[in-house]
Amino acid sequence: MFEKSKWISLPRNVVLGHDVLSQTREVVADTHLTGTPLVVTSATPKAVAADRIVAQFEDAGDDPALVVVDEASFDAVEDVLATAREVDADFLVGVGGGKPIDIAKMASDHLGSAFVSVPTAASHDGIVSGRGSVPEGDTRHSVAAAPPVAVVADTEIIADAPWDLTTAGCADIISNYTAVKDWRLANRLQNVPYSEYAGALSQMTAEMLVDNADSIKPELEESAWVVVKALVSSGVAMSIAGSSRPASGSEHLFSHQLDRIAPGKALHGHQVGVGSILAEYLHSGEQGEWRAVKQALESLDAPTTADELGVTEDEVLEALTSAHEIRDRYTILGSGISEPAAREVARTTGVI
Ligand SMILES: NC(=O)C1=CN([C@@H]2O[C@H](COP(=O)(O)OP(=O)(O)OC[C@H]3O[C@@H](n4cnc5c(N)ncnc54)[C@H](OP(=O)(O)O)[C@@H]3O)[C@@H](O)[C@H]2O)C=CC1
Ligand SMILES: O=C(CO)COP(=O)(O)O
Ligand SMILES: [Zn+2]
Repeated sequence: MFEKSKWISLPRNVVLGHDVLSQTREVVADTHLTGTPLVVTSATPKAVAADRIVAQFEDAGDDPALVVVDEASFDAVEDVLATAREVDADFLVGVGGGKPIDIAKMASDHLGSAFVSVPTAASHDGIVSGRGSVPEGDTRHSVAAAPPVAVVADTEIIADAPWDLTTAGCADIISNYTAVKDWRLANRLQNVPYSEYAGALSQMTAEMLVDNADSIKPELEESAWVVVKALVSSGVAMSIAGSSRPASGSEHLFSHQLDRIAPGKALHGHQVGVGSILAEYLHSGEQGEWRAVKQALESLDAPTTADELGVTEDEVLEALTSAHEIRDRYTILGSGISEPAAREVARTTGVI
């Protein structure tokens, strides 16, 4: 008898476009959410969007609360949980970049309440994913969490955000190429379950973004549209897989280590982009596709070198040689690469 089963959770409403932020209350009502909203945000997104969302809920006669977070950590999740209990929140609204959205996602999962995702930048593909990413000590957790019931992505706000944030989102998508290669490898060598649908969706998302690279330009609202659609699509791939595997492989392990070794130097998306150049080289060698990945990143104004990331040669080498230790996730890094091998890949690809 066939007993396999799978539960895929996806958002009910994905609302994308010009000035859709002003429809946030309406989108929430359409999902039949009622009661007290708790808006979870960080400093800049508060000024750019969250204060306006709070005002909308107030005008509608709801009794909204707001909490500001500044890092992706379990402590921040605990702080949000404490506020949610204090104000008796019925649902959470995450407003900002990847950090506040991840925290809101994980806190709402703990509370068993719904969560609405309002990205203010196209900087990461966690907008709709059913995962949270949290560093803790020597490791980095990929935490299962319910995906948002609704997404409100205002392309006017996103296009107004610094261009660097958009190029980071593009690089997070381009990293899907190596993430899928690592996932297939782990399937072949370690019998890690692989989803053809999630893998194909993730890879196709990267291909479409690269094919449209010419149309992605600063301050163009159409560009925000193209990038956010790709980020949503990549998040859906993670939700189908029930894991971040379609969008996170060795290039992400490298970035997570860089976060520990050289904290706060570069954006997540930019780090995983450079990690992808290195990972492509490791997968297919000198004649492989690393040049195409590097070219795609360059054409999107994303960093391709240690210098452009603002990190040193030694930090790159340390991150690359220790990346396999950060998480139990089989990738092309296997049980680790030696310092001379890391130096060779980083030099040949021009990363250092
Ligand atoms: N769960 C998942 O599946 C995924 C999770 N992630 C996680 O997301 C995080 C990376 O996302 P990222 O967005 O780079 O991180 P942040 O949330 O830290 O945002 C990056 C920066 O952008 C600023 N910002 C956001 N919106 C605007 C705006 N409209 N105008 C000006 N500045 C703005 C933030 O301001 P401020 O400093 O005020 O917050 C912050 O300084 C990482 O923690 C990563 O692990 C990434 C991909 C997938
Ligand atoms: O950043 C991610 C996908 O882009 C997912 O993060 P993890 O590597 O923590 O799973
Ligand atoms: Zn990522």
